[in-house]
Amino acid sequence: MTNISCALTIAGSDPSGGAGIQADLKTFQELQTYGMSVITSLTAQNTTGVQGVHHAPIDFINQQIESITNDIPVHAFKTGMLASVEVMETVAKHAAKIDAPFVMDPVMVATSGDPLIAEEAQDYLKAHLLPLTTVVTPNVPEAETITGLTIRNLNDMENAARMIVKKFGAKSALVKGGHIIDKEKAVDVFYDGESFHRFTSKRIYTKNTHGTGCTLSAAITAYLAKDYPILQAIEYAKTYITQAIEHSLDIGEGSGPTNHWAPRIKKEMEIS
Ligand SMILES: Nc1ncnc2c1ncn2[C@@H]1O[C@H](COP(=O)(O)OP(=O)(O)OP(=O)(O)O)[C@@H](O)[C@H]1O
Ligand SMILES: Cc1ncc(CO)c(N)n1
Repeated sequence: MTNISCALTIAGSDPSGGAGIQADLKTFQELQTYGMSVITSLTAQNTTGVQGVHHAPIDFINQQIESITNDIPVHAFKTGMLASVEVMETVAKHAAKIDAPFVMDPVMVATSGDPLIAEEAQDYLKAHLLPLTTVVTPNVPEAETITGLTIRNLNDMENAARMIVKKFGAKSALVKGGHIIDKEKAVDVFYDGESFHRFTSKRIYTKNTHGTGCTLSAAITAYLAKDYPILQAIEYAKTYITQAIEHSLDIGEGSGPTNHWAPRIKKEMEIS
């Protein structure tokens, strides 16, 4: 057997290529992991919003996961858009059996503000999925929905991260600060049940942030698949997303996508 690292995403498709499965596979590829994908929902969306959604039948989601796990090792996996309680039940059943780090991006609304999961699914996510996760990566509105707290600053983010671990049973939480308006910095807060860490980057002024959350969680998954410890995986993933936003692409009328080749080109330039 080769010692390639295999990473799996279980998420929705974004045909415009900026978020969802497409962002995850681009990230896995750039970070030299073997990327696999189970598609839970097809969306019709672009940089301006979500125009339509079509869900895969539950049995078929189950079959896709079985096809992969019966044949290929999974060294780390992530979830994105899980639109209903039924999809979550299927994922929870498999997640409990896969012996690998589980990164959950608790996708609830698109960057454009369009809802991506049923409201009752939020309760299921809290009760049954969070306890299975190695790390959960909510943005501020998602962390507010999960905890019921109002989040305005870094202290509030720490309280939310603590509650997600202590009350809801996630092994660790990374509350992302992309939505907290700080003129200079984009700070994400991490808590693992023992201590807090802050991951800080410069803030980039751009409207092109479609798929940033998907990309960050896919990069964390790739580094975990490669066996990096969690803090290192997040630090490297944060560098990746920052460069991908810094060179994001002005494609489409709305919020354009991140640039997945920018981090590699920067690295190549540093080496040469
Ligand atoms: N303008 C920015 N400049 C620098 N970093 C940013 C910016 N916006 C977001 N980030 C970073 O990008 C990562 C993703 O965070 P964000 O809060 O945007 O996720 P999200 O809302 O889940 O994304 P999505 O738009 O895909 O739903 C985090 O590390 C965050 O700090
Ligand atoms: C399919 C999909 N997953 C996640 C997001 C969140 O950015 C999105 N816009 N679309």
